[in-house]
Amino acid sequence: MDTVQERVNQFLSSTRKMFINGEWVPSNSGKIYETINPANGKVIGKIYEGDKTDVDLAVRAARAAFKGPWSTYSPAQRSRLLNKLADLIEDHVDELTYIETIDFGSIEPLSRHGWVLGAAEHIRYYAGWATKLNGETIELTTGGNVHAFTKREPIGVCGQITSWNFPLLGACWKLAAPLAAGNTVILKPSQQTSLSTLYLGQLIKEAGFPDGVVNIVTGPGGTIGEAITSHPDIDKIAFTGSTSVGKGIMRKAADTLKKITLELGGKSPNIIFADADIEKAVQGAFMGIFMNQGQVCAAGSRVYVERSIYNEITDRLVKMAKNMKVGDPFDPTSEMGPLVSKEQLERVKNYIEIAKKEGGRILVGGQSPSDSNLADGYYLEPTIIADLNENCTAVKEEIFGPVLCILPFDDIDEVIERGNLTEYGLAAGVYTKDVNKVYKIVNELNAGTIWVNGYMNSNSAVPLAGFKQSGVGAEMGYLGIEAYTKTKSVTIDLN
Ligand SMILES: NC(=O)C1=CN([C@@H]2O[C@H](COP(=O)(O)OP(=O)(O)OC[C@H]3O[C@@H](n4cnc5c(N)ncnc54)[C@H](O)[C@@H]3O)[C@@H](O)[C@H]2O)C=CC1
Ligand code: BAL
Repeated sequence: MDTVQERVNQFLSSTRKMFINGEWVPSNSGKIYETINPANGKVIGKIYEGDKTDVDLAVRAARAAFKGPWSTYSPAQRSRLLNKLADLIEDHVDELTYIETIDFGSIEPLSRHGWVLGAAEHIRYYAGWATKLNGETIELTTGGNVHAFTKREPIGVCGQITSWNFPLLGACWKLAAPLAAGNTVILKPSQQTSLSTLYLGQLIKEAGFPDGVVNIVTGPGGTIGEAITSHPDIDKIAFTGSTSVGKGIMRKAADTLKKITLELGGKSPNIIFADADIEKAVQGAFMGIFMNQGQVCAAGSRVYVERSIYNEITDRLVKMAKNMKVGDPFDPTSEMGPLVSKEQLERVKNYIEIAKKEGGRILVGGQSPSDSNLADGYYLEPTIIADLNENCTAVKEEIFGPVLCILPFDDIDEVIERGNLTEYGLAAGVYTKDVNKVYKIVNELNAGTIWVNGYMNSNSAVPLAGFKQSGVGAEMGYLGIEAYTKTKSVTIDLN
């Protein structure tokens, strides 16, 4: 029997093709790109790089499937296929975990439980919704023998663009809801972490989805992403990534008035009051930023601590950061792996340098670990910076790395005002035992998600919808599937 590593090596031994109309095909141009293991900088696989012509083929296949076979599938059949896909993800948990860990760099337990099994769970959640999408009957104000009702219909062909931070779960966020609602999909993974999405393509085929229902086109955002965004026969775009690219997508999508959902950046405040359960608050503040190397849109990257406990909380967080084991993501003792790429490591280090110039005091971290075994990887020590304020770059901008800015505050109105001093509005956290403070924070903080006494407590059933420049529309929950439907009103005159 082959080992997991041997099975994955077999998968990586050939240049990975794109998945279009149920077939594995090379790109029209024949161009290829490489993907790198961020733990050691070595090439782990080669992938065909598509262009606009490949997107055209994928859109044609998706349109044909939407009009043809897929439209004949009942909600229950769609639900069964999604559950079958979730079963297959669970059956292949070892391979997918391995791929996610070598291609992206999350520590193995997080890849397994958070990203792979979480992806299966997410698909099952939306498999349940497939059979529960109803319209409504409407009583007319005019009365009479006229019957009016609405029905929910799928939107059509959806262009789904994902980011590199937890790529498999990200892909399943972009697949499950549209498929449950009866749409077809062109999926474009980030070129930095395409492998797990391509492996997922094999499982989609094995599950028995009709050809063309899911298509995977690989390559850079500048070509594939642009081609998807401007394609006249794509009806909806969903995107996860940087706010700047999200704005460009919104502008482009306007040309054909595509429906859009955007899940963008964040600079989320995590607020700890002196009356909090300190143990819980410290854990939440720590994992809120250092989980996944801080490469999470909702990371709690600004921790505000009430002044009377500021020194205590800071000392505890610094101690935990000093003790955190940064290392090979496959080493079971590692608590944090490498950043996704050299470019990302440099970008994050640049933010740290700017923070120093702007008066920030590095309490811990700020550099790559000294361990020579890690020298070829893109590692960074967990970093905590004090003495900054909301005018400083590191407190304002999304760093997307393991960098925490810690700031003291004196009262609730002040912390709400400072928490809201950001162009983002994705998430926020609050730790307190006082329900009045909870309500005030919930009402006055301008963020789409607020976690109380437990940061990053995410669930497929709860909508994630960024306020301000953190997004448009929602993913997850009922809103996440409603976004993939359109409402048709029907009025029948029975007189
Ligand atoms: N908030 C979030 O969830 C994320 C934020 N980011 C932020 O963005 C920074 C840059 O990371 P990138 O991977 O370069 O993010 P990005 O926003 O450039 O890329 C995200 C996805 O969009 C695609 N894309 C890029 N340009 C496009 C275009 N013009 N049209 C359509 N699609 C396009 C990419 O290929 C990728 O699949 C990170 O350092 C981080 O700060 C990145 C990923 C996720
Ligand atoms: N696989 C993540 C790093 C890269 O290929 O750019």
